[in-house]
Amino acid sequence: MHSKDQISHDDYQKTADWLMSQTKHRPQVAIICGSGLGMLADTLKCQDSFAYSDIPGFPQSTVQGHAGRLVFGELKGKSCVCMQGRFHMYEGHSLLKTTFPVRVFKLLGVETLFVTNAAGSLADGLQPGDIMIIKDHVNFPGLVGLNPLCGPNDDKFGPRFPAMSGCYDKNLRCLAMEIAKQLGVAGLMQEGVYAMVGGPNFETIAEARLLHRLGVDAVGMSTAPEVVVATHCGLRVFGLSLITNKVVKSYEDLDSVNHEGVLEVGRLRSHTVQQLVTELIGRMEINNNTNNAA
Ligand SMILES: O=P(O)(O)O[C@@H]1C[C@H](O)[C@@H](CO)O1
Ligand code: HPA
Repeated sequence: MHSKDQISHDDYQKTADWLMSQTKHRPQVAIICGSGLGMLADTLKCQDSFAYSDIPGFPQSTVQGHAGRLVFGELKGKSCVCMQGRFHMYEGHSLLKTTFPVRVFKLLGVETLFVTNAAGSLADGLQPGDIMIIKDHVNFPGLVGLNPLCGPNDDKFGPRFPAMSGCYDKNLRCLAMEIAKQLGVAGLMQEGVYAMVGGPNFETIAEARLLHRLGVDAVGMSTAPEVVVATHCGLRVFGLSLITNKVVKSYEDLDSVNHEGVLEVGRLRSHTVQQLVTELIGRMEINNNTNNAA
């Protein structure tokens, strides 16, 4: 890692301080919206919103379906901040830049991070339109050293060698399933393993077969670095993948995936994802945040 890629604690703090000077909201929950899922922010009450281009230190969104707005507001009595648009490694951002908002959220006092994404299914039981509760992930870039935690460790955020077992909170996963039953959408939902690949191209058939053999249920191009950084600084994490396509695994299959199709499934399922997230945020317990990274 080059030193120019480093981000100091002060840099995160400056952005957090700027945001706190611009809004009275003090969020307990942060939500990162995946491709086509930006409408999650629309349900927030008493909104204050900021274009990423106006926030000091924030990277810019370059991908269609990622509006590039940070929205603060209330959801079911909880104070939230929502990223309408995330940053991906394939856009050319350093991994520290892609995860910059997560540490800012920690400094704002957030204690729980919701991550959502669009993903392709490798599992026979996951169809387009289904929603996978992320039980665990395989961080392929991370396995070869492309990890936002590489470089000098910032002890104020967390330890040099953080554990990642249990990084997707079990209680929240169980509560989400309970809520899905009550909403009558349990048939769309199951738990599974998400794998992050670098993108931006979708998988070759050989790559898809490899991922399938490795036990991956859904594949996408984000999320894992955010979750690694969140877990490092002690945030509780809940994750959802909206399955937008089946990954092509057969040379006889003439289907092929495209980003417009991914966004379209996002639009079709937006209401259900919104309901699930809203109910879960409403019903989950928030611990008193000691904000020990500040
Ligand atoms: O931000 P997410 O992970 O939801 O976006 C997925 C992966 C690519 O960015 C894009 C492909 O359509 O959607
Ligand atoms: N592969 C990788 N990323 C994705 C896919 C996919 O099939 N669908 C949505 N994001």
